[in-house]
Formats: sequence, structure tokens, C-alpha cells
Amino acid sequence: MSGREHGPDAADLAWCHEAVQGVSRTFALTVDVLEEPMASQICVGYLLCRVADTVEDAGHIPPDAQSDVLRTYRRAIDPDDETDIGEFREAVDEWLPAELDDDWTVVAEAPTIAATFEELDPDAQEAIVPPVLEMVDGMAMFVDRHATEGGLRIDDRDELEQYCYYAAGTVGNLITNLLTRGDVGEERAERLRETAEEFGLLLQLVNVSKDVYDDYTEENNVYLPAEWLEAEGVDQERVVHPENRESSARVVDRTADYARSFLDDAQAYLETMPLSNGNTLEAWTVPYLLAVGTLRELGTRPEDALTETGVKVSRQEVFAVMSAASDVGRDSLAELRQTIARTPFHRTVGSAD
Ligand SMILES: CC(C)=CCC/C(C)=C/CC/C(C)=C/COP(=O)(O)OP(=O)(O)O
Repeated sequence: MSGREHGPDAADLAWCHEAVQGVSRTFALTVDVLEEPMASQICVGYLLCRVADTVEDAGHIPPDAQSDVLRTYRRAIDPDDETDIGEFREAVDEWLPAELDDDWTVVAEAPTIAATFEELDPDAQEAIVPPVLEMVDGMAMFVDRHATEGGLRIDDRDELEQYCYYAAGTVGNLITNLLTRGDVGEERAERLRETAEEFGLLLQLVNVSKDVYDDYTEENNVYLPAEWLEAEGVDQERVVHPENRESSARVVDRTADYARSFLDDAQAYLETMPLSNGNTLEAWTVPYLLAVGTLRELGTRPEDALTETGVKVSRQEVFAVMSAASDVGRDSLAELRQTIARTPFHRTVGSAD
């Protein structure tokens, strides 16, 4: 391939940047504050992940078909396999909703994403492919495992951790592969490899804790472990039933606590990350601090994760965090984390700037 000389088609790359804005709050913010070439590499790498994630989350595709489509996608991404991305596009065609939302537009445009990917620097492609393949393998495995239940039903903490690894730990590895190209010392690279998965787990577990209602009602997935729900006397199928509100909320609490156990490793990652090839501290500090804020909100009203109300930090706080992250230094991360764990950040900002 002659990617090095030409680089991605400008219109396709611009489309990828626009697409990421519609599908992930985390990566919309992140890609915006990365510099080139990292911004485009993370953008395209994440879109490759997002195609698989949308197919996996699709409640309307029967598990057998879901798993077939995921495996076709895997073959199309694998450079050692002849399968063309066009075969995936054909396989998924019958499952595309009549009206394409942002997520399904990304699935339908998988050939554009793959073509853009193939024009990235070869070393970036090599960094991105293995974690994407691992993610797709894991997702296909989970779909097969829970085929008879029609949606995912996580059994216990180990299975929750395994799921979060495939959904987000692999993304942490993708980012780390990109960041550790070139001359990053071996010790530093090792530290990043030791904490990357945990960063992904933190973000995914925050999503699992706060999105219980939407995950169940829109995607027929229950990530709160059956074992933890049973200990509170709740059947997994009745996780969002009003009569179980208090008991399920205790499991939301427990899941949020589990997420908190990964905060130190995520912070260590931020403190270690090289700021080269267009990487910025700001890009990954924003999702980290927003996770801290979301965990604070979950701590005060876990029951909102079980209703349409949902749990999230306010827009004012998002803006305040983004603004603080734009000139954050590694040495102020610990203090910012402590502040946000206690109080919505926009209420403290006067003293912060
Ligand atoms: C080493 C390192 C930096 C690791 C972190 C890896 C990482 C960013 C993983 C993705 C986690 C995630 C939950 C994405 C989607 O969230 P979302 O809230 O954007 O998705 P949504 O908007 O679709 O809900």
C-alpha cells in the first residue's frame, strides 16, 4: 500500500472527524483537543471499534446473525485475511434500520472508515489492528455466550470485568500502542501497559453504572451482575422495576465502587503518558475528570440510573472541566480529582482559575 505518500483522502478523513462527534461524547471531546497525527489516528481507530460496538448493542439483530456479522467484520479488518470490507457491508445491509441514526451511519459507512484507515501511517495501522480484532472477537464471544437470553446478562464480577475489557480495555490498549511508538523508554511503556486496561475499565464501569435503564429498555442488556442483584433479592429481568428501586440502587452503588477502584491506575496513566505525536494531557484528562464527577453524582442518587432521569454531570460542569483541563499540569491532577469528587466543579471554578 502506498499510504505513506498519499495519506487519507481529505474528504473521507473530514467525514470521519464529523462522524465521531455524533457517536461518542468521550471521543468527540478527546479528538477535538488532540493534535495531528494523533487526532486522526484515534478518530479512525475508534470508529473501527464503534462499528463493532453498534452491531453488538443492536437489540433487533438475532444473536446468530449478530455473531456472523461480527465475524465477517473481523475478517475484513484482519490484514492477513482476504475478506473485503464490502462483504461486511453486504452482510450488515439487511440489519440497517430504515432511518440511519449517527451510530448506524457509521456502520453503513464502514467502507469509508476502512479506506481512510488503510491510508494512515503503516505503524499506526499496526498499532490499531490487534486491539480492534481482540475487541471484535470478544464481542462475538459474548453474543454467542448469551444467545439464548436474547441480550447480554452478565453473571458475576469476573464476567463484568471481562466484558469491560473487551468493550473498553482493548481501546485503552489501542491508545497505548499508538502512544508507545517511537522512543518511549521501556519502563514508561511498561507502566502505561500496566494501567491502560484499568483506564478503559473505569470509563466503561461508569457507563455501566449510570446507564442501567437505557441499557435494559433500549438494548436489552443487563450488565449489573446477576450474582450482585440476587444478593439483594432482585431478578435480573426486573432490574428497573419500580418495586426493586432501592435494592437495585445498592447494586448500582456496588458497581460504582468497583469503578472507583480503577481511579488510581487511570491517574497513574495520565501522569506517565508521553505528550508526543500530537497527544495531549487535556484529551484524556477530560474523560477522567468527567468520570470522577459522574461517580460523585452516582454516589448521591444511584436510583436515578434505574429510571429515565439517568445520571450525568451538568453541562456547566462539563464546560468547567474542559476549561480546567486545557491548562492542566500532571501535578495538579490529584487535587482536581479530589475537588471534583466532592463538589460539582463549576461551583468551585472561581477559585480554580
Ligand atoms: C488508556 C486510556 C486513555 C484508556 C481509555 C480508553 C477509552 C477511552 C475507552 C472507551 C470507553 C467508553 C466507555 C467509550 C464510549 O463512551 P461514551 O460515553 O463516549 O459513549 P456514548 O456517548 O455512546 O455513551
